Amino acid sequence: MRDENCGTREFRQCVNEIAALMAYEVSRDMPTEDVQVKTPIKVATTKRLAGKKVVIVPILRAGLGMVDGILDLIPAAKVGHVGMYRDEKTFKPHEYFVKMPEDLESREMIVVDPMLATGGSAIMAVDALKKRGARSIRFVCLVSAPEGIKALQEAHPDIDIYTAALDECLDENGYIVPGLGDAGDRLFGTK
Ligand SMILES: O=c1ccn([C@@H]2O[C@H](COP(=O)(O)O)[C@@H](O)[C@H]2O)c(=O)[nH]1
Ligand SMILES: O=P(O)(O)OP(=O)(O)O
Ligand SMILES: [Mg+2]
Repeated sequence: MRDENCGTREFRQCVNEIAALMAYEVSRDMPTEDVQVKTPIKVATTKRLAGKKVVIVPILRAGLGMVDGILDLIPAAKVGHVGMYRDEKTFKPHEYFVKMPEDLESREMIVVDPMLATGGSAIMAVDALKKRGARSIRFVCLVSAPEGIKALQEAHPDIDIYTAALDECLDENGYIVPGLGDAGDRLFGTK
């Protein structure tokens, strides 16, 4: 998917597949409860996720590409949305949309965005969730820059960050090097 010749369809599929694989790791320590299930043989005691439904929160647009992959593992999850675009000159994020389910304080939140560059978008998204009461938040990305990891850890030390790849640095345009370009444009075939 880093290959500049990877087309929209294949790129989308890769984003979803990696997100699905990461969902196992991300949900590994989520609280579970015992549940009794009658098998054809006997009653078995097994586990299921405890508490209210998990919320997946894609940062628009690029985060949308990861939602179906995570829903493969947690199909009953709710989906909240945070709309954000990055100013091309300052790299500062601008929030344009937030829509969340209720009772965030008692839910596990999984914020997703394929790219963690300066960290500005992730920090602002987590700010928006905390402002609405969220207490247990994980951040999941595919490609990250050391600058973004550091900034997000400093701003929100309580958040666990999951990344599939840690790249070298940012370039003068705020893109991750070597990265994969603009994930939103590659997912949706824009630009
Ligand atoms: O190489 C990149 C870098 C960034 N993006 C997009 O920007 C935001 C994240 O940038 P921050 O500087 O961390 O706020 C992310 O939502 C991507 O959509 C990118 O696509 N490619
Ligand atoms: O962060 P941006 O500006 O790249 O937004 P989008 O994900 O809509 O491309
Ligand atoms: Mg973009």
